[in-house]
Amino acid sequence: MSSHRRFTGPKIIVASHNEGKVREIRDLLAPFGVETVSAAELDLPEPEETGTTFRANAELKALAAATAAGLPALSDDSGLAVDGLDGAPGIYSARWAETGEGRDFAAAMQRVEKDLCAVNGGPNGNRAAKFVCALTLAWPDSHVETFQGEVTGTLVWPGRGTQGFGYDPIFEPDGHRLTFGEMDPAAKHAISHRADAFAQLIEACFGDPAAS
Ligand SMILES: O=P(O)(O)OP(=O)(O)OP(=O)(O)OC[C@H]1O[C@@H](n2cnc3c(O)ncnc32)[C@H](O)[C@@H]1O
Ligand SMILES: [Mg+2]
Repeated sequence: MSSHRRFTGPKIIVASHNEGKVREIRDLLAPFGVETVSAAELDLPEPEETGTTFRANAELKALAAATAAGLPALSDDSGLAVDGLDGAPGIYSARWAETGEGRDFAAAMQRVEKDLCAVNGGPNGNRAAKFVCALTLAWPDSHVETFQGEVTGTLVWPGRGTQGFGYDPIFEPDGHRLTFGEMDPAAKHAISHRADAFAQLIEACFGDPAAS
C-alpha cells in the first residue's frame, strides 16, 4: 500500500501566477480529466516566497491556495541551477528577472551569462546547469505531498527559440541539440524537470489505488 494521500477530485487549483507554467501544468494534467482553476483566475494573493528551498516554497504556495479556497491545490516552485554559479539563480530565478515593473528574462539570461563568463574566464568552460521543479499537492486540512524533478543540460549563448517561457532559450537539455525554447511543448514535456516531478506525483496520488 502506498502511504501517499490520493487525489479524489474533481477540481484542483493550479497555485501559480505564471501563465507559462499554468499552461504546462494543464497540459500535463489533461490525460487525467481533472478540472483546473488557476490561482490568478480565483484572484488569490501571491504568497511571499520566504522558503530557502524549492520544497519549502512549493509547500507554502500550495498551502496558501488550498486553505484560502478550500480545495486541493497544486503548486510548482522551480528554477535554473547553474553548476559554475554554485546553483544560482536557483530559488531566486524569478527574482533575477524582477525589474520593479514586471519581469525581464532577457536581462536575467544576460546576467547568468555574464556571471558564468566571469567565473569561467570567458565563454567556454563548465556550462552545465539543471532545471529543478518541486511540485506540491496540498489539501485544505494542510496535508501535503511533494515531489522533486530535474533535467540536466548545458547553457548556450545567445539563446535560441521562442517557445516555452523564462530561461528556456538558453537551456539545451543533455542528449538534445535543441534548446527548450526551440522544442515543441510535447518534446519539452517528454523530458522536463516539471514532467519528471509530475510523473512521481501521478504515480503516488493519481494512480489506480488497486495497483499500489
Ligand atoms: O511562483 P509562481 O506563481 O508559480 O510563478 P513564478 O514564475 O514566480 O515561479 P517560481 O517562483 O517557481 O520561479 C521559477 C522561475 O524559474 C523559471 N523557470 C521555471 N521553470 C522553467 C521552465 O520550464 N523553463 C524556463 N524557465 C523556468 C521561471 O521563469 C521563473 O522565473
Ligand atoms: Mg514565484
